[in-house]
Amino acid sequence: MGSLPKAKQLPVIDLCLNNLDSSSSSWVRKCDEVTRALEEYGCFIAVYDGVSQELYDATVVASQEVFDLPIQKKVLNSRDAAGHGYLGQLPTMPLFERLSIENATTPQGAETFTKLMWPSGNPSFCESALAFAKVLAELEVIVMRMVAKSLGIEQDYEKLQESTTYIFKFNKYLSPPGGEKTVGIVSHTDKGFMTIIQQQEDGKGLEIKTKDGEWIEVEFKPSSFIVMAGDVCTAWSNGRIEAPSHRVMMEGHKNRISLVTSSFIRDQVEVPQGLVSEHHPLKFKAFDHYKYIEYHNSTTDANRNRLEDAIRFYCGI
Ligand SMILES: O=C(O)CCC(=O)C(=O)O
Ligand SMILES: [Fe+2]
Repeated sequence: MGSLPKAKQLPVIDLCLNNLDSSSSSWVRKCDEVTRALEEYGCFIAVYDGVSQELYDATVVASQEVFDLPIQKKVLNSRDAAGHGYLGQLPTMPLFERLSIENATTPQGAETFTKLMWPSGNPSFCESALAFAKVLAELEVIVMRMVAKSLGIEQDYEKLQESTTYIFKFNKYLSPPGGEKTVGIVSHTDKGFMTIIQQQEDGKGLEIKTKDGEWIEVEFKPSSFIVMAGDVCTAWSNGRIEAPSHRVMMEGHKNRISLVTSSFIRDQVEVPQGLVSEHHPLKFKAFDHYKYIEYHNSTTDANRNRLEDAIRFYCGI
């Protein structure tokens, strides 16, 4: 009896801090491996040890606390500059709920959100959300420095990094009625620069579409992180790194919580000169990230087709 072809797996790359010696002879190879994974899949699984057990435990408590808040409080998490805020009870995604913290890697960002939800204070929530968002943001910087090294655009990335701000999202997906496979979050590409995803328990849920149109289920542990390109990375990399379509499919009888950072660029986004040549002509005009978000959010039924490849519609050449 023939067996089904084995589904593809996302590349898994060890980025544990002890193995990240940029003076080692294998460093360039490691940078190339990260870059190739992003070029091929738009994402990969990073094994990373930047989160201590204590911080992990604290974020489990923090996410329980935030999702246990009454709905009247949650809705105070209004839309921020990048269009994020409370989401829940959506007819198209009834299992899904999200709260998000703007400027999440700064004490002010974490404090503003905490005060809004708990006017009399919740220091442990504030501390753990801030610390966790910082670790995820650090992982993004490690990865993008490796990509920049591999592509020879280190200075360009440092400049971009200086104008980066992070959003930290708490995503919750209820188990579906009857445990039947049901959509948790519909297929999309992220509108940020990069996204880092952690899930609180081992298991599946996240699915990624490969370049040949095949959906692959991603199974990963809380000690691993999905590093994923968003639309803005597609443009910045002059199309070398494509933001992958992804979705969450829920099955079985357990809820799922994911903690996610997304980065946003405050200054103009411009393709580095080093990525433009005769063989790689410029594919994207310089643009403003927040105007791109506005453009994306102003979709109506009449112009819905542009969402298919919004970044190329917006600033493609
Ligand atoms: O929960 C996940 O694994 C994915 C979440 C996601 O796609 C998002 O927040 O944009
Ligand atoms: Fe996403």
